[in-house]
Amino acid sequence: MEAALGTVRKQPASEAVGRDASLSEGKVSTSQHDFTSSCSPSFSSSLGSVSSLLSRCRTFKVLVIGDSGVGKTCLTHRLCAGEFPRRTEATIGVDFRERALDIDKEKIKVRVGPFLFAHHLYGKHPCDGLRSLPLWRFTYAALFLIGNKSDLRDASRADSQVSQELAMDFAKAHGMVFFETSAKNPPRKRVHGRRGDVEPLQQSKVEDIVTAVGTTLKRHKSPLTAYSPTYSGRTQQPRNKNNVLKTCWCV
Ligand SMILES: Nc1nc2c(ncn2[C@@H]2O[C@H](COP(=O)(O)OP(=O)(O)OP(=O)(O)O)[C@@H](O)[C@H]2O)c(=O)[nH]1
Repeated sequence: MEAALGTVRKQPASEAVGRDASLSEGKVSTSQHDFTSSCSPSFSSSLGSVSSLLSRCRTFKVLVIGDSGVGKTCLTHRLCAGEFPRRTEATIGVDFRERALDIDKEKIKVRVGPFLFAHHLYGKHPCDGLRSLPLWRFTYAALFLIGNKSDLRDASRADSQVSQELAMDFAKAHGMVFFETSAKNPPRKRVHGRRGDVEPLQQSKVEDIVTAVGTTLKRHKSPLTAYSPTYSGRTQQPRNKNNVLKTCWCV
């Protein structure tokens, strides 16, 4: 279920494709009420409140930040529900989804939402999207850089794409953990480039990203906010009729 926090929600996708077989419905919490009630045993009221304190799940907010069209909403769907939405609409405000995780025997909840960069931050070159990301790092504690749309990677268009090398350097410089994946067609297992490739192509399963985010968050004693910025390797090109970006690779 989506929880909109004082914002206009996107219309939920009517259909979804490519659902992760590994993600059971039960892993996605349907609402805070459902989730906490399943955690709290029914003791007497005083014992019950102590018990519910002990068993209360910590909830962490994860903001997925990036330029318009980089795939924040699709990535959020994929991370939380294991599916790629067939139809999305432009993000207005923040549209949260929840997912329950079991990390080293502790249950935590991550509340993930796409968040749009302000338009005036956009530039014309794909790398401009990267330049605006550091503005956010002062507000949040755990940082992940996710290169999305790896399925559109095209060696013949290298000049309009953000190279993995650049992305990794950027992530390192700003203390971020870097992943590359595709919300639409994520690799089933971690993919390594062949020896002799121009760049060391590596793609991660979405579940690896979820686990890494959950593990990082769990280490923190008190809830904090993490964000997973996406960055755009696309040029300012119009979408085609099917609302799919034609030529760009977006990471
Ligand atoms: N090929 C491919 N297309 C993708 C992928 N992720 C998203 N898309 C497409 O990219 C377009 C934009 O996706 P959204 O998730 O709506 O992007 P957004 O960043 O939320 O966009 P705004 O709401 O405008 O901020 C849609 O047409 C998606 O189908 C991906 O991994 N691969």
